[in-house]
Amino acid sequence: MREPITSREMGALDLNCEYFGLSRLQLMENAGKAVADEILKRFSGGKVVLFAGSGNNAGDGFVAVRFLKGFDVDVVLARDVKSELARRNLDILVKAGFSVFPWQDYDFDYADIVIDGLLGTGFRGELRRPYSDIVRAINESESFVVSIDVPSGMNADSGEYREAVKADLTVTFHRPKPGLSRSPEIAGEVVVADIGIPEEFEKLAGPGDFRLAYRRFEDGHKGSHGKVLVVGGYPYVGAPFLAAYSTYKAGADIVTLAVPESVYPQVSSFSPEIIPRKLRGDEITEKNVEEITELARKHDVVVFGMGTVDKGDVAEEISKGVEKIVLDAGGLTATPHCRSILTPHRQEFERVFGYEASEESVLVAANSIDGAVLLKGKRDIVSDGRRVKYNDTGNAGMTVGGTGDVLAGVAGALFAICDDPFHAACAAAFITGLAGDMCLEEKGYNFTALDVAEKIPYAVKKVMELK
Ligand SMILES: NC(=O)C1=CN([C@@H]2O[C@H](COP(=O)(O)OP(=O)(O)OC[C@H]3O[C@@H](n4cnc5c(N)ncnc54)[C@H](O)[C@@H]3O)[C@@H](O)[C@H]2O)[C@H](O)CC1
Ligand SMILES: [K+]
Repeated sequence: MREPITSREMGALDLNCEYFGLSRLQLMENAGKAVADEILKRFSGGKVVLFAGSGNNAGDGFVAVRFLKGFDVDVVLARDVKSELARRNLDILVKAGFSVFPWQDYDFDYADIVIDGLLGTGFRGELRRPYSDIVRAINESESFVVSIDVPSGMNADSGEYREAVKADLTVTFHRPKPGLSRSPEIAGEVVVADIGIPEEFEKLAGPGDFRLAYRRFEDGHKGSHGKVLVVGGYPYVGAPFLAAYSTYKAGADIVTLAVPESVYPQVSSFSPEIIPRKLRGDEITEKNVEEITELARKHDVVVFGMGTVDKGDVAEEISKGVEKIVLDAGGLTATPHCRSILTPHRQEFERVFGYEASEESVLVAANSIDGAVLLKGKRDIVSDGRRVKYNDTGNAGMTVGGTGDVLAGVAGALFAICDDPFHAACAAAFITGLAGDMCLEEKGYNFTALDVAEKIPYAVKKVMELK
C-alpha cells in the first residue's frame, strides 16, 4: 500500500493542487466517483442511505450517490452543509429530485448500503450529537457500511476513537491516512482511490507547503512568532543586514544582528527594527563562540554565515550549543551538530559536499545532517534525506547579489516557528521566489535583493488569503 499521508500534508497538497490548476471540485468529483465505483463493484442495486456531515467528506458522498443509477437513495443531513463545494453538490441532488432529509426527521429503519459521509480529515475532538446518535444507528444496522476517506469518529492521523463508524469498506483518497492501519477493526477493507493528483504535484512546493510552516497567533505575545539571531558580517556587511531584514519581513518578532565590532558602526545605523549586537574582534573567530552561544539562548534559531568566508569551524562550535541553525555562505562548510537548514547554491554545494549537484546528491547530502539542504537554483531542490521537493517560484532576476541572504533570513524566520527543517526550507524557497516573481511583475528584471525582502510580506499575505 502507498505511503500514508497525514491530514495536514493532504490539506497542503489540496491547496497546491488548486494553485497548480487542479481544482478541489475536480478532486471531489473524482473522490465521489471512486466511492460509487467501489459500491458498483459489489452491488447492482438496493437501498442506499447516505449520512452526510457539513464538510467536504459529505461533498464526496453527494457526488457518489449521483453515480448510483437504479439504486433507491435517501440522503440524510446531520447538520447544515457549510462547505461551499459540498453545498454545490447537494443542490445538484435536490434539483435532480433526490430524497433529502434532516436527521431529526428521518426514520432510519433499513438500508442495504450505508454511505458514511459524516466526517473525514476535518474531524476534531469528540463526536457531538447528532453525530454520535447517527454513528450508533449505523453500527446497529445490518447494512454494508462504506466510509468515505476514514470511518467517522476516527482521528485520521492517530487512528484514535471513542465511538466511530464500524466500516465494512473504507474508500480513501490518493494515499492512505495513517489512522486506518492503526484501527483496522473499524476501517474494514481499505481501498486507496486515485483521484487524479499527478505524482509530480507531490514533489512541487506550493502555497500549501508555506502554510505547513507558517502560522500567526491572534493572541500572540511578543516573541511567539519567533526570535532569530543573525550572525555574520565580515568582510561584507550588507549580507547579514539583508538576512536580518528579511527575517523580520518574514514575520519574526525579534531579530538580533550580531556582527564584529569592526563593522558594527555601519550595521547599528541600518534599521530601527533590528537589534544590533557587537562581537569582539575584527572578524568572527572561535573566540566569539561563547558570546554567540550565550546570545543564542534568548533566540529560537541562529542564522549564520552571511558576509563571512570559510567560517565552518566557528559555525560547527556554535551548533554544539544551540537548538536550530541556518547555515549560508561562510557557514556552509560546517558539519552542524544541531537541527539545521543549509542553503548552498550549486558551486557552494559542489565545493562543500564534493559532488555534482542533483536530486540524488542533495538527498545524500541531507542524509549526512540532522536537517534539510536547500540547493538554490532555477529550480530549487530541497531534501531532508528522506523527502524531496522542487520549487519553481523565482526568476532570472533573482541572480542579483543578496537574494541568497534574503532566503537565509526567511528560512530563519520560518525555522524559528516550525520545528521541521524540511517544511521550513520548502516554505522559505517558495515564498522567497514568489516575492521575486512579484518584483518581476512590478519592476521588470532590474529589481534588487532589498526589493525582494520588501515584497515578502505581500507574498505571505497572498498565500495566507488563498482559499
Ligand atoms: N485531497 C483530498 O484528500 C480530498 C479530500 N476530500 C474530502 O474532504 C474531507 C475533509 O473535508 P473537511 O471539509 O476538511 O472536513 P470534514 O468533511 O472531515 O468535516 C466536516 C466538518 O465537520 C465539523 N466537525 C469537526 N469535528 C467535529 C465533531 N467532533 N463533531 C461534529 N462536527 C465536527 C467541522 O466543522 C468540519 O469542517 C476529506 O476527509 C475527504 O473526504 C475532498 O472532497 C476530495 C479531495
Ligand atoms: K467518513
